[in-house]
Order: sequence, then structure tokens, then C-alpha cells
Amino acid sequence: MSDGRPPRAPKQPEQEQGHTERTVDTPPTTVAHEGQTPFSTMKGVLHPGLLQGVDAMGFKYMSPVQEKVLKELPSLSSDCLVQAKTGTGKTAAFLLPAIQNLLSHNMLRRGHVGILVICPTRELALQIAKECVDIASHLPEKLECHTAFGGTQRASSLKRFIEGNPAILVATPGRLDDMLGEEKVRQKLQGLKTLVLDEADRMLDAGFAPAIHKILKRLPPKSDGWQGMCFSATLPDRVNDVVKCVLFPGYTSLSTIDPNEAPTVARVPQFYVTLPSIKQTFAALLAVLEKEYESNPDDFKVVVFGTTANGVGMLYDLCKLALPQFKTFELHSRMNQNARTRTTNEFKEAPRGILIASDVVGRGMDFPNVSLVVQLGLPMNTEQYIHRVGRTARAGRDGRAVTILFSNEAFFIKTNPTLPIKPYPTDIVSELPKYQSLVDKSFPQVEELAKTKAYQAFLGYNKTYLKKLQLGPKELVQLANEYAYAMGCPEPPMIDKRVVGKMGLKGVPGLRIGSRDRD
Ligand SMILES: Nc1ncnc2c1ncn2[C@@H]1O[C@H](COP(=O)(O)OP(=O)(O)OP(=O)(O)O)[C@@H](O)[C@H]1O
Repeated sequence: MSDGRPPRAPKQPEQEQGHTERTVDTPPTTVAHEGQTPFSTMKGVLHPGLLQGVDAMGFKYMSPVQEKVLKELPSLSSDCLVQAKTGTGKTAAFLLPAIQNLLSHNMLRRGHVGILVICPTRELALQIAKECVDIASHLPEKLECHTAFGGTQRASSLKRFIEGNPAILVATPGRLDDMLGEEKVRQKLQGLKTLVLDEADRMLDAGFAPAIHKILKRLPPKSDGWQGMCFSATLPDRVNDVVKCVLFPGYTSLSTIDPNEAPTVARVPQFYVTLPSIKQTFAALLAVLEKEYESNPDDFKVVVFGTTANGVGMLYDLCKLALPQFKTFELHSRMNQNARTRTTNEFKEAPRGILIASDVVGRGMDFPNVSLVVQLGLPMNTEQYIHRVGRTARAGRDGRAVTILFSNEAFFIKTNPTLPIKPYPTDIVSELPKYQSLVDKSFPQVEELAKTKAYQAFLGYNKTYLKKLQLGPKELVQLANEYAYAMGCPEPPMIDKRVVGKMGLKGVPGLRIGSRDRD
């Protein structure tokens, strides 16, 4: 493409039409769906060991995105940009062609990494690696899959990587960048055949792009011919300008999403609750959880997303006390890696329960059978909303999503008219007094430090959205103080002078500046 824009998917109106009808929203499922193609039809294209691998995983039929990638790519080693809804099997859709490539071209050089997958979080890296091991489990030759991410012992994992025989590496950008500082690591990547960016829009956004560019400089040049694959449920237009760093012009664009449709799974009824006051936040969360439980008590596995790690920590403390009838879990970046991994595994296995989480599990994480996603507070952007909703209704299951916003945050609904969000069917606000007493009873038992941290995080997060929230710094502090009172604080928690300075709130009235115990 001369203008650097991605080529459109091949124009085949009838097939495209038929394909769209058949593919959009069709879940990956083991139940025979009309029009879904069994993996067995890929004999001769995919190695028998790979077919046995997917079969052992219980995958009988290709999901639409898997079928598209395996059948519509000019070759399995072609560069591609692929969009498909959350929970529809994108992981296998990139692993299968990438592994097949290694096998069919006899590209396995001992000790050399053939496939590099880069993804945003540690939890996702582990999950992708697990799927990789499962898919490759029936191959005659063992394919070692290694992971590299922060929060783990650098020296020991580096040693294992250098001394091992990793054919596949799944990594997060920070640790990978760090590892590539070692000559021996760079050497092991000299035979790279496929580079995958999972959650590609996130990997190429302002937060991660600098690390990705640094990484690319230390990998073999694109002119060596390695394949680039970019996958996500959301690919905003701005991605087209940056994918060039991993995809050659002329790459194939594939999508199972109708361009006129929001990329959330249509099986997820989505609702919002708008609260007149921030003070009602906590009671509203309890009310929504209880209402949802009452309407579906047998199928109650919930992810509640908060906006900040410390906010999530405090919400977890509250829910544990206020909703002792449910098993609650917490997951956020302020926890150590062992605790994060343990909780991830526990919640994956749990038949029911409530996970209070930050965005460390907002994208890509596959917790089986999540029946409800609740978002409390303003999602950062449309993509984040979509990916969080995508933690439910995975692999063909049903699910629901509820977003709780206070009045200043309600613009999110208006500015996202394509999202199918409707007002919550029950009048939650009129029910709040009942839940407020539960909140008031529980908060005195939550540690002051947890509240202080949540207060500070609230200020920091919302400071970034002042304009959208139509607030000035003074109103923001007032709002945060109301939030603190809602947590049962007798007065707004103290904030360190330096933190206030960093947040750009120096001199704003309403803050209590002073030192507090260090966390
Ligand atoms: N062909 C298939 N048949 C049955 N189940 C499948 C199939 N492919 C994938 N799955 C299952 O579907 C679930 C979702 O798959 P996966 O995590 O790859 O989704 P995704 O599209 O990458 O989602 P996200 O956009 O959230 O990252 C997983 O539990 C996976 O094991």
C-alpha cells in the first residue's frame, strides 16, 4: 500500500456477507453450530500434533477468528492485523499459525526463539504460555515456552532462559526490554520467525510504544522476513499509523466485527446506573451486586473493576465486610507477584465469587464463567470499557455488564453512543438507604491507611479527567473529600506535600497537607 494505510480485507461480497452473518458473534464452542467448521478440516494444513492438541483442549470447531486466520491469510506466515470480539479465541488464532510455521519450515534451531509474543500484563503472559503449552502438548518434539515479566526474580529467570531451549517466549515489554540488554538474549532471538503483539492497540499506545520501539531496535530487522501479527478486540484508527513497525505494507487485515457494530459481545446486556452524588458510590455497588445475585443466584461469578489499585484494595476490604456471604478476591498491581498469580489461579478455578480488580486483568484474561462485570467509576476510554465487559460472555457463555457512574461521569454514556448501554432496569437510587447502613456499619472496620491510599488515588486518577468531568481543581478536592466522608473518614485524610505537588494541586483549598505514616 503506497499510503501506508492497511489494505481492506479481500473484497468478496457474497462470501464476505455470508461470512459476516456466520462469524459475527459466533462463539467458540464445542457444540456444533451451523456453519462452524471442525478443526479436523485443517488436516494437511496444521500438523497432526497441533490438531490433537486442540482436540485435547476440547476445541472441536474453529471459532470464526480462528477460521478466518487459518483460511484467509495468503499464507500462514503472512503479516496480519486481526480484530475479533473479546473471548472469541484470538490466542489460538495466533498461536496455531505461528507454531505451524515453525514446524513446516523446519525452523526450529535449538536454543533459538522462533516465536515472540508480547502482551501487556504478567497474568496474560502466563495465560498465553499455558495455552501454548496445551496446544503444543501432542507434538512429537517438545516446544519449550518461556515467560518473561516483571515482579519475578530477574537473575534466575534469565539463567533459565539462556541455558534452556526456548522456542517460544511470551513476555511483557518492560522485562523483555531489560533482558534484551544481554547479548546472549539478543543472540537467542536472532532466528525470530514470528512476532505477535497481543492487545496490539494497547501495546502500541503512548504508554507501551517507547518500550516496543526499543525492543524492535534490538530484534533482527523486519527485512529479515519475520512475520508480524497484531491482534486485538479493539483497533482504533490510530493503530493503523503505528502498526507499520511490525507489519510490512500490504499486510492482511482481518476482522469478524461488522464495522457498524460496537465490538462488545452482543450477548452481553449492558446497563448503567447514574448516581446524583459520589457519596452513594459504595451503597450503589452493594445494591447492584445484591440485585444481580437475586436475579441469578446459581450463576454468580463477578468481576468488579475499580479505577485505581489502591481504590480496589479499599473496595475489597469493604466488600469482604459488607458481603460476607460471598467469597471475595482482590487483584491489583500493588500486590506482590506471588499473591497476584495465586489469586488469578484461584479465581479461574472458583465456581462463584466476586473479584475486585484493577486493570491488570482488564484485557485478555480468561476467567471461565464470569457472569457479570461491574465497572465502578469512569472507564479511561471506550476501549477499556469494551475489554472489561469482555471478561464475561466468553467462549459462548452469557453475561451481563453494569457500569456505575456518578453525575459528572455520566458523559461517558453520551460520548459513546455506539455502545449498547441502557439504563439499569431497577431504580437503584431509591434502594440506596438500605445499603447505606451496611456501608456505614462496615467502613469503621476498614483500616485508615487503606482509605487514605484510596483517597489519594481517587484524586490522582480524576485529576487526569478534570476537563471531561467538568471540574476545576477546587471542585475535585471537594469531590474527593466527599468520597472520604463516604468511606467514614471524620475528615479528609492527610496528604504529603510532595504528593500534592506532584498531582499539581498545590494551594488548592480543602486539602489537609501533612505527613502521614509511610506505607
Ligand atoms: N475453538 C474453540 N473451541 C472452544 N473453546 C475455545 C476455542 N478457542 C478458544 N476457546 C476458549 O475460549 C476462551 C476465550 O479465548 P481467548 O482467551 O483466546 O479469547 P480472546 O479472543 O483472546 O479474548 P480477549 O479479547 O479478551 O483477549 C478460552 O477459554 C479458550 O480456551
